[in-house]
Amino acid sequence: METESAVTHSDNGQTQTASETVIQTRGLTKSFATESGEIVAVDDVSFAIDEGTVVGVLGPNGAGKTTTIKMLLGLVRPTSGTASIHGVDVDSASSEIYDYVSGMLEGARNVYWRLTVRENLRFFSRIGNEPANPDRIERLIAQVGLEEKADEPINDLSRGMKQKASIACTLVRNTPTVFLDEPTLGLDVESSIELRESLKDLVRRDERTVLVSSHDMEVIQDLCDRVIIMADGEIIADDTVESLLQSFSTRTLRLTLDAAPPPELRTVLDSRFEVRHGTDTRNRHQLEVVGIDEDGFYEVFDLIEPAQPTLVEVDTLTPDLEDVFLRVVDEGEVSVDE
Ligand SMILES: Nc1ncnc2c1ncn2[C@@H]1O[C@H](COP(=O)(O)OP(=O)(O)OP(=O)(O)O)[C@@H](O)[C@H]1O
Repeated sequence: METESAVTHSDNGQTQTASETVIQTRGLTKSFATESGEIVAVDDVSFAIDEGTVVGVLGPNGAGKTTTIKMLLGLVRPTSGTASIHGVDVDSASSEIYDYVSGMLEGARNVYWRLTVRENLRFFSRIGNEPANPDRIERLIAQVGLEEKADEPINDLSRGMKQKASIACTLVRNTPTVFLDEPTLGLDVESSIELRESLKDLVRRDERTVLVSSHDMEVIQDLCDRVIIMADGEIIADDTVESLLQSFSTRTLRLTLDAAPPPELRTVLDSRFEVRHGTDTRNRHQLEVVGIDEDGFYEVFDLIEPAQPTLVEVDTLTPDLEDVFLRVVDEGEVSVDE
């Protein structure tokens, strides 16, 4: 099977295979003809995902996440562009890719609700070329914490348990590549945290290549090495979680003053910087200076120092992935590496 790989040479002259690309899209595009006209659900999307990485796809409703995953699974045909998995072109050989890939679509839609958890796992483990592995089935049931429910029909389980069963069914074949579309969809906070923990464990254990779409930032932040952010069918940011967070972390400075700044100072600050004004719980004035660099940092202090009131606290706000996501989507801000 042909796969793409980057070949590097080490100091001792030996050839080493670096990260191997297992998921690749090039100009992937999907339009739907609807009564209200043509919708471009996915617009010229290109990315490459290396073996063993866990990549999150984030985006607001209608961004094109599910359609992208469906094209990668061969369930929707692209209007143009290509998608390949382990070197196999998905559109021309969609059944062939199921040897390498398993997927969970939008919540727990893939499982059979009249069958029990164990029956579902047996069923899914027989898809593809590998025989069912009873030990693996029992281990997965334990890992998702469904031992006591293993012989109950899926229909009788809570929503969180259905999702867990669905994830176990997706992982039971031990395929090298896994797609998870909204694995925590509709769960309450507690079940979502629990499922996130199981997922982290399951995903990292076998070093699989995973593409996971979710509205749940914490799922993405916890699980993923890299994030692709989509909006209106296009990729608007593509970077590691770490550098996305880092690039925003020094940008907002919060200054707490013991009283409101005089109007002249406020005018200068507002004209030089993007400043949000507010008060804290003790009714002290707070300035949040957004998008500040090191020079700006000193300039703010120089402006405030000679003026009344006194600066009582300085914090650098550390954003989480949700803050990054909101800014990237709101402002169409592209990855800082670009
Ligand atoms: N079968 C279809 N026919 C017509 N339009 C469709 C179809 N499937 C998706 N769309 C449209 O394509 C766009 C992208 O939808 P998609 O489901 O891929 O987005 P998403 O990012 O997964 O959204 P969500 O987070 O709400 O699930 C939306 O405008 C959607 O209405």
